[in-house]
Amino acid sequence: MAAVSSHAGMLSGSYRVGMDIKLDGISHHYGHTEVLRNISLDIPAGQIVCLVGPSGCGKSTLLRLIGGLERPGNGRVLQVGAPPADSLNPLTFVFQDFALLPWRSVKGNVSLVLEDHGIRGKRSKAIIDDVLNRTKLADFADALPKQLSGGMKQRVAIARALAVNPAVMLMDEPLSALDAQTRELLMDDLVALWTRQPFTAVYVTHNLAEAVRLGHTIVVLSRRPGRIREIISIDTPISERRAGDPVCQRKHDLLWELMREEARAADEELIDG
Ligand SMILES: Nc1ncnc2c1ncn2[C@@H]1O[C@H](COP(=O)(O)OP(=O)(O)OP(=O)(O)O)[C@@H](O)[C@H]1O
Repeated sequence: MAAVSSHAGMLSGSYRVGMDIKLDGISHHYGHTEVLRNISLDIPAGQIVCLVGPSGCGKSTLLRLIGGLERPGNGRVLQVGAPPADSLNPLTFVFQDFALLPWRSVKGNVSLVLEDHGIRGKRSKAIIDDVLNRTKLADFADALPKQLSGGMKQRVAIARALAVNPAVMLMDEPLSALDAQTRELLMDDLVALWTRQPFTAVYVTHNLAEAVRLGHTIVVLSRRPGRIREIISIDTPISERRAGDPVCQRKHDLLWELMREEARAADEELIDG
C-alpha cells in the first residue's frame, strides 16, 4: 500500500530536530512500464544525496514521489522527525528551468511564495533580505529576470526555495541549463550556502563532477527499471573538495565505470527494442 506519512522521532524514539526521509521499498509503474523497483534509501537531515543514473531510469520520477507530487505504486516515503517549526513548505522543488515570473522582480519572485502563505510586511522583508544575502543577490533585488544571467536566475530560484525554509530541497538537474563556467560558479555558491547553513537536498544530476562535488552520498540507479546499483559515500567535507583531489577523482572514476556499464546496456536495449 502506498503511503506518505510523518513519524516524529521514529528513529531515535524521542523528538529530534531536522527531518530525515526514508524510502521504503518504492516501486512504480506507468501503465505497463516498470520505472522503479524496490528503492530503499535513507536521506539524512543536513546532507545532500545525489541521484545519478542513465537517461530514463526514473530519477525525476523518484524525486516527484519523494515530494508527494505522485504516489508510489508500492512502498512508502516516510518523513522521520519534524520539519523546522517555521517551514512553510517542507518539501520544496528547484527545477532546471528556474520557473520565475518574468514580470516580477527578484524580490517579487521570492515574495510570491511568502504571499501564498499570508506573509507580508516586515516579516516578509526580513525573510527576503536573509535569502537574497545568502544567495548573493542583495544588490539585484529590484532587477527583472530578463536582466539576469542564467546563473543568477537559478540563484533566484534557490533563494525562493530557501524562503519557505524547507526541510528538504528536491533539486532536479538545477544546473544543467547553464554553461560549464556558470555551473562551476554555482557549485561554489551551493557549497558556500551549505557550509554556512547546512540544508538537506536530494539532487538529481547527469553530471558526475557535480555529484562528487556536492554529494555526501551518491546513489547510482541502474537503467530502467531503476534499482539501486550502488551507494557511494564521500567523507571529505564538501568545503574541502577540490578539482583533481585524489579521493574525489577515485569516486568520480568509480561512478563513471558504473554509469558507463548502465548507459551502454540501456543503449543496447534501445537498439534491440
Ligand atoms: N507521467 C508519466 N507518464 C508516463 N510515463 C512517464 C511519466 N513520467 C515519466 N515517464 C517515463 O518513465 C521513465 C522514467 O522517466 P524519468 O523522467 O523519471 O527518468 P529520468 O531518469 O529522470 O530521465 P532523464 O535523465 O532523461 O531526465 C521514462 O521512460 C519516462 O518516459
